[in-house]
Amino acid sequence: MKRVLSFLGPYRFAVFIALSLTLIELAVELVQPFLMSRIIDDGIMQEDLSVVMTWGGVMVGLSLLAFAAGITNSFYAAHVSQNTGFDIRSRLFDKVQSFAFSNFSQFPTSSLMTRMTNDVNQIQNTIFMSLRIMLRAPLLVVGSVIMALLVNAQLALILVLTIPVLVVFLLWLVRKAGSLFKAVQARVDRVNNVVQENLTAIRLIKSFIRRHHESKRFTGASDELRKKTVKALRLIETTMPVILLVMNGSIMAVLWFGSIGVNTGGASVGEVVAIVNYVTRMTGALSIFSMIIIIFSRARASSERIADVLETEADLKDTDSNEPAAKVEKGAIEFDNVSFRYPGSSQQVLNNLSFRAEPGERIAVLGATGSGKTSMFQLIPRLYDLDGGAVRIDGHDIRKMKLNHLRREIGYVPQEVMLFTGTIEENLLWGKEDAGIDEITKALKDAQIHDAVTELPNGSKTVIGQRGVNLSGGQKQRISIARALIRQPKILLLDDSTSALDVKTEKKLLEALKEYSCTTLMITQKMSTTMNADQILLMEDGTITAKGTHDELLSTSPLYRKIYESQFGKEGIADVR
Ligand SMILES: Nc1ncnc2c1ncn2[C@@H]1O[C@H](COP(=O)(O)OP(=O)(O)OP(=O)(O)O)[C@@H](O)[C@H]1O
Repeated sequence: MKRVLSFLGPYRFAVFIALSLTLIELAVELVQPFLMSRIIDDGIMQEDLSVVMTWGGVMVGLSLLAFAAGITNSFYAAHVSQNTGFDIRSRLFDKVQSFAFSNFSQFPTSSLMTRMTNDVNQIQNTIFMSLRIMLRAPLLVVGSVIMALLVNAQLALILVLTIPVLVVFLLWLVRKAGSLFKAVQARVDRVNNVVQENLTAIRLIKSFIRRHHESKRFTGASDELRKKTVKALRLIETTMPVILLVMNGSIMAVLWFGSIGVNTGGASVGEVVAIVNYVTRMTGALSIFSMIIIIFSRARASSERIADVLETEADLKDTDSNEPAAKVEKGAIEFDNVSFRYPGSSQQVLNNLSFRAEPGERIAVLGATGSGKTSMFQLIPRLYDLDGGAVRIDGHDIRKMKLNHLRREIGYVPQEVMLFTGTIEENLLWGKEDAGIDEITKALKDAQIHDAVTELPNGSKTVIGQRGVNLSGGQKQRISIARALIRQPKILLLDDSTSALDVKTEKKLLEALKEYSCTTLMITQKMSTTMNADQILLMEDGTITAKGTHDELLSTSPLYRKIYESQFGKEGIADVR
């Protein structure tokens, strides 16, 4: 809670004003029963109308003051709660951006989404309520006891005895409800996870006719959430009856001892009415507690979940060194005895992998599924750190290069195309913010997608849906390539990015790439692509089993020859190049 409360720091002044206004409202509320006792004892009982008018006028004036204070307090409470929520969300977002991939296995996407939305909302509501009523309720209870003691100390003793019992009960409730609401938030995560997966894979679900199965999965998660929430609310619901029982018992006791007091001269009617009034107000304040406990318990659970994210250190650290020489200059890549396993996994994905790519060279990477091709690619922009060996670019170990310097010079086209909601142009600008229209057109042309884009209703201004739902697989791949090319990268990584292209289009694309003179690594399954590469790396089980040109591998690698024959037949094709 402390970590999250520290976000209130910049709004100290507004918090101070809001709380001061609460105190005004509270003071008015506390003084009303006292004024009423004066009206009864000095006005009504003495049949003095001027006293009734005077104190009545004061009561109306104070009510107007409390009204104005309440409105202004709401204004400040909204300002502080919304701004704090905004700050927490921004900080969470920045933190998540700094995470390494291993951090994401600690916090699943759906959980991060819940934390950034639902959990932050809980905190916002709690801050708003705190500034509006949360403080007022306990202060009203304490203030009522003090005022009651001032009005008639003997009768007020009844309250002095009952209040601590209720306070202990409420504190126990807060503790218990906290853990229950943490479980509720975890179930919200689960529901979000099912919804997220479902919406992402909606086409697959429809084509596999898995709607019923998915509905069951969602209902299961939603039912779990319902059960946990009901369990938490049931506990909270015990508050009201307990408070009402104890407080109504107190009123009975005040009336009982009050009537004895009035007969023996130990209390006046006005004093008894005033104390009953204070007890009624306290009952109201304590009833609000049941609501406050729900909000506060949820906020405690949410703030722990938010703090968990904020206090997590990113597993992959940028270098402290600011050595200007450690930059990508020409794009020579060297893998020196690289070993790698994914964080948290025992499986060695890459074993003693070594190769060199000279600046401007085109390297084709070929290998069975799961042989480690994508893993090897991900090490170049340092998306993961290695277990052994080194990856060097232009002779510099990438761990000694600033991540921004390194990644700025790399055009990465991942296997799974990811486009953002927005226009095609915006998707390209995502690759280079300040690119002009000429650069956009050139990138689209080189990626062999320009003609298709101009045929769209609004050309490059056509809005593409989430993840590019309104484009074909090949179109998405080419826009994704254009987004990498627009950066004019020194290193281009194409992870099976031409799989949906026909041989002719792919040939044109590879021709256009020559102009970029960047070092290009291409994962591919197509022989037509490998044939023209300067070097081919053949991967098996996380290691390079053969490397060389097409002709060299045809004569030295039985596996390469087998792949070749599987695509072109035993006789091969004389020249598809
Ligand atoms: N995030 C991950 N965490 C743990 N293991 C992983 C992760 N990603 C991949 N692996 C494992 O690493 C191995 C190599 O995977 P990789 O994706 O590099 O293979 P690939 O050669 O690119 O396969 P494909 O051609 O199917 O894309 C596989 O055994 C896979 O199970």
